[in-house]
Amino acid sequence: FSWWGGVQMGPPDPILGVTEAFKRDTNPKKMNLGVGAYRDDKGKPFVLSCVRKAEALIAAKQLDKEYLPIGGLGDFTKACAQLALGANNEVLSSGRNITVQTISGTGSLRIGANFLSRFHGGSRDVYLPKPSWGNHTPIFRDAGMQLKAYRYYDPSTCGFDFRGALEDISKIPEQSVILLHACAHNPTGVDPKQEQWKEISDIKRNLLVFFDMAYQGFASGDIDRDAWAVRYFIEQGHNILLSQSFAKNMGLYGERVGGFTVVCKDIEESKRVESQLKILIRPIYSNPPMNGARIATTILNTPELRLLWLEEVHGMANRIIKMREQLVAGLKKSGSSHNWQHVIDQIGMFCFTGLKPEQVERLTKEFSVYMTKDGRISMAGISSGNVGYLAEGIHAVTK
Ligand SMILES: Cc1ncc(COP(=O)(O)O)c(CN[C@@H](CCC(=O)O)C(=O)O)c1O
Repeated sequence: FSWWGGVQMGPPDPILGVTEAFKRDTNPKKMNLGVGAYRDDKGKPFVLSCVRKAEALIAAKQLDKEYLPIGGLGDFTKACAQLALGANNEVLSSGRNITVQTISGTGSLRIGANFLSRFHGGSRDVYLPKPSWGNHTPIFRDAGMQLKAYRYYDPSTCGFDFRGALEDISKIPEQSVILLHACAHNPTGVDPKQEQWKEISDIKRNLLVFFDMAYQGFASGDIDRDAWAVRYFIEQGHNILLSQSFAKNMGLYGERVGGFTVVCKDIEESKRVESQLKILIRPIYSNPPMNGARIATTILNTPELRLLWLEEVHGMANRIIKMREQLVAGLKKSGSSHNWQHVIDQIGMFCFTGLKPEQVERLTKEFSVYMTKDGRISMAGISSGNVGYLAEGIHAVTK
């Protein structure tokens, strides 16, 4: 007897499914430019040495394996909030924030979405940039929120549609939720300039701002610069929600290390919110995994490891910037006459190439280059060894 005869075969994940297809390909020249995960110039996954050193320090302490509190490792949530807001932020000293440890950035967004669904008195509408990270939609939808969008990317310039964004955001119904990528916008790699962030913050609409900061330090190589928008909005009086991930900037992908922060009116409100976050988390996963949180905390709170981390995250950002330049040089060398300036101007893990789905399909079929259908490439999948091959492929499908 089958219980599940009605279960349909679902489609592969638009991002993680690309890796599955890549693994099946036997072409030695194949390239995986799908998942946003850093690789070194040999194309290998990169474990930061500050992580290895932190692991050794932790192992030497022979710590126990007791449950963490529902809200996670206290030293982690403190260090996580300080990293995002800056150690001297008034929000921290006045205890206006509540920060809980989450199952990486995805878990943070989902806890945030569930909290909104249960407690937000305003509209159920969450406005995402057009386009946004693919998983944002099911995260908020499955939590019972409605998805809407505001203009963000301008295909004609492969840049930021600032006018369109301002116009749309100015019309969002009051008390709606607006999701903003703090830096390194996924999938476009297009970020507002600081002057443009100021205008967005000044829009006279009472919106609940949810910042997704999954790449702090990874975009520009500077953790403070990458957190500028988050800190500016708070300074301007926005009591934001914030999701953080240590997957990319510390390379803790599979350790699932993240944080969710609610900036409240005052400490009394933050205590009430904390109590309800714990009630919400308890029946989902009860309490978060400790290993990754211990690693991140050790790095952030050990001066020489923190310094080493800042060097390493700067190094990752720099390698990606170099690959942007080499890809454009390779395209010119291959004889492409298109304007590829956006490849250099975009920032963070991704480049929104502007390739059409049929060009993406050809690149995969004829060159075994794997990327998401929307033309996004994960720059970290490019190395000095394969950038020339990629340039030839892109030129071949775009000439
Ligand atoms: C904007 C944004 N927010 C949150 C996350 C969640 O990352 P966590 O690993 O849960 O901390 C990602 C990861 N997006 C990458 C990685 C693969 C994926 O989860 O889609 C990507 O878009 O390739 C992201 O790009």
